[in-house]
Amino acid sequence: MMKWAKKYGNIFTVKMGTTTTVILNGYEAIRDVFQRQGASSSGRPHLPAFGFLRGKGILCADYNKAFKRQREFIIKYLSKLDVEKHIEDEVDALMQYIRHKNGQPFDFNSAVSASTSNIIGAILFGSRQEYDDPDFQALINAYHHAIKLSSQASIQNFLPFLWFLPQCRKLSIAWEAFAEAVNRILEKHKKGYRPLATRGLTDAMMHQINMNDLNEGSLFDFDDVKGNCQTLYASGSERVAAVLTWGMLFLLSYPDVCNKLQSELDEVVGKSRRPTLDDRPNLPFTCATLMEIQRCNNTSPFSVPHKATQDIRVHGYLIPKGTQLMANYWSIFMNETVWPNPYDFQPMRFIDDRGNVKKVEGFIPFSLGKRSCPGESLARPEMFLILTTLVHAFTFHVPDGEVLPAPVGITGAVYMSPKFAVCARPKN
Ligand code: HEM
Repeated sequence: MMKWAKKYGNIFTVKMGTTTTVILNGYEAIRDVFQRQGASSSGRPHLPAFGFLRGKGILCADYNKAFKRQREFIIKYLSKLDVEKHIEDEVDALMQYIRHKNGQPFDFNSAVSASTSNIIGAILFGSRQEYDDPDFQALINAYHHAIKLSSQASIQNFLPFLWFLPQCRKLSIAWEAFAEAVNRILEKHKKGYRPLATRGLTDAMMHQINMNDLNEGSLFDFDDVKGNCQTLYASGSERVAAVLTWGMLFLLSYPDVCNKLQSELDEVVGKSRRPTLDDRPNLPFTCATLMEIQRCNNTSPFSVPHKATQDIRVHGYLIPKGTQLMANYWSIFMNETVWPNPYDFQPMRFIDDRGNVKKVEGFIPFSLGKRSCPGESLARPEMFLILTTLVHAFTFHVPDGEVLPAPVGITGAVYMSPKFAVCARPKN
């Protein structure tokens, strides 16, 4: 796609199977379509890869009143939440898990993704799940299995008939198993529902349905709640875990960056307490490192496909109503004019001459416009608190006799880092 952008310009059309898609490259094209013409570019085409959602919830919703209501509701709920408390509880459990490893190797991605799954799980259902709860285990296993198989899947959004091939059916079965596992937890949860108590976002959405029924008629129903639980669980757990796993791979590969990060944390936070969100303004190098981790291995190289709900005129082109649109975020983060030597990991790119974090307009890992990530207000503190707490408390190293894999990821629903094990020693 990057080569095509050089050859054909920042807006070009690709015919993939039976689908015609306009690919947007570079910050200006993505901003001018997704943000400046957001009301015309935020529809959602039918996506076979998300068949398990049965067209329900915000991910599948076209750009309409029900979508806007659900998005607004989720964003408002997350913004009012004490996310720091939710995250801290889970980070405690993660620290304990790592301490119990006693210096023995463990799979960093699995450990972190159990935590991020539990954070979003607790937000949805009001309490964390025990790691040995069979329903929770089934959920995590089904989810990981589906993500693993999804590297073969994106093409099937464009060639729907491939769903009948055996490997594609396997993926479909894996997502169905994941959806079933979420539904089992949801059905159990629903039995304890009380109209006057809010145990989590799921209850809040159910209150909303009841209130709408009384007033103006529901814009969304219980199947949307199901779809949203599946979507939020899936987006909320693995994306953050993927960024943090890439982060650990980079810190192990660039020990000088890791040492500088630890020194800044030691100096600002000290040894008697843990990092908190309030420390962020005093930790410019740490914040820059997190930004560089996201730039260097953007876990969402492409947007979820959008659909033009009106004709769109942009940069001299006419994109007809109904056309599928996709943003190529990779084209922003690997643009060598903006980021010289873009494949090098250099947190100092995000630090200005006065030592402060640089504001870079085109740095949009959560996208922009009406379909930008609704989980941003959770993802940012999660990444900050998990990474800083771990690096502040432990020294990580590669197990003896092992070498780190090259930073080449696996493209699927999320751009995942290659697998690697780490050992951790308490720092103090
Ligand atoms: C580092 C973590 C994350 C990154 C980098 C990220 C990035 C993104 C991006 C790029 C999109 C696509 C925007 C588009 O198509 O225009 C997206 C969509 C979405 N994200 Fe995130 N995300 C992250 C974490 C989360 C979390 C924690 C949640 C849930 C709490 C979440 C929920 C969603 C949902 C529901 C959508 C679909 C929105 C829609 O269809 O309108 N994400 N995210």
